[in-house]
Amino acid sequence: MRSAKDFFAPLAVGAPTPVREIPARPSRAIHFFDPSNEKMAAKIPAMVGTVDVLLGNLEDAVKADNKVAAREGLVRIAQATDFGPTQLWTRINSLDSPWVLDDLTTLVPAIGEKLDVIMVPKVQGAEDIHYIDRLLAQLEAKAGITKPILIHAILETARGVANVEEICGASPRMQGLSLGPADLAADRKMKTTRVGGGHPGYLVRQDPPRAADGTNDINAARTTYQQDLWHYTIAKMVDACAMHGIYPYYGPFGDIADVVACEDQFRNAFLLGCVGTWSLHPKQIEIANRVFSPSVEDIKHARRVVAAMGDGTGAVMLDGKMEDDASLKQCLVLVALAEQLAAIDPNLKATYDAIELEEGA
Ligand SMILES: CC(C)(COP(=O)(O)OP(=O)(O)OC[C@H]1O[C@@H](n2cnc3c(N)ncnc32)[C@H](O)[C@@H]1OP(=O)(O)O)[C@@H](O)C(=O)NCCC(=O)NCCSC(=O)C[C@H](O)C(=O)O
Ligand SMILES: [Mg+2]
Repeated sequence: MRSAKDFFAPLAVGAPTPVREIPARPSRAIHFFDPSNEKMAAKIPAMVGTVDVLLGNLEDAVKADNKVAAREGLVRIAQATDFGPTQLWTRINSLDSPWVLDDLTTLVPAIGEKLDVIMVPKVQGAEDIHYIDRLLAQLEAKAGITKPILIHAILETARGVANVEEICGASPRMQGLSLGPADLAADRKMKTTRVGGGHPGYLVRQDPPRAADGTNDINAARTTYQQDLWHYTIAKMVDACAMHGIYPYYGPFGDIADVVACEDQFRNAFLLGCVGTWSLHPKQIEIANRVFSPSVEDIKHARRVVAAMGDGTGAVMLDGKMEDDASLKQCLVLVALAEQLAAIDPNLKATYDAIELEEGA
């Protein structure tokens, strides 16, 4: 066991000092691209500034024959691109794969100063994070990297879900977690073949009406309500992240054509506490940016509550509803998020500023 006093000491001589707090950087969409796909890769420089995070994916969805080309492609893109306000992340191959060691030993020296976060797939427990933590420290020290690269774990095994709290607390580098619904479904032996989203078979049904003879008419038409297969895991992930001061994200929504259901899934995650999601196709970026930004109505209401609550204590009535210290805190979550997003998104800033003008008018 490490002493608490050692937790913020570098794990290699010459490695940068670990951060004490994970900065709250906007990351509404983590946009995946395959650096070995020339058409996709060519689009990346023009996407800078349109999305909060660009992620060069080296793991699943990259063909085995293209693993080296993807790694080298990411190095080329990162070296040639000024990312401005957009973060650069990568998803490395899984820790039991033949590629992961070369991923890390190539990327850190070549583009370590530009890489904000490394996403680690199929994390099972704290031991996986400890391995990456030490190796990153050694590579950072060797390469003279000045800012620690953060770690993001994907929750996509049953063991990972069971160990979610120890994963979040395993290293000061831990930036956040994403749900990996496809691998998780397979690992749990769930019977959905979809990449995220709901399932029409996972439902509850309205009670049966009474028949004339007083029995339940189970054959009558009854409304069914589709349920969210991922509610339990997302809620568990959000609690573990909040407890450790790191950030939870939804993951992939594979039905690219169904932008309506995609928006619903993203919004459920936003309401439950997630700060962002993955986008797999350019059309999902706009959805994520919109859904993971507080709406004008949310901000209008939040600012009214803040104003009405004065010194922040006691209870007041607003539009027939009670507001108090606790609901004020809920409103402050939205106001703080709006301020962070407005700082990097001029369109949102204009939208939120217009609310103030309207109120002042
Ligand atoms: C899903 C796709 C395979 C679809 O690609 P495609 O058929 O080419 O789509 P379109 O014809 O609609 O594309 C239009 C143009 O846009 C470009 N494009 C497509 N996707 C991207 C992208 N992600 N970034 C940048 N540009 C993109 C196309 O090249 C077209 O260009 P042009 O012809 O010049 O107009 C594809 O979108 C894709 O591969 N997406 C990424 C998939 C991915 O990363 N999957 C892994 C993450 S999900 C996962 O791993 C599961 C998870 O771990 C779990 O366990 O749950
Ligand atoms: Mg996966």
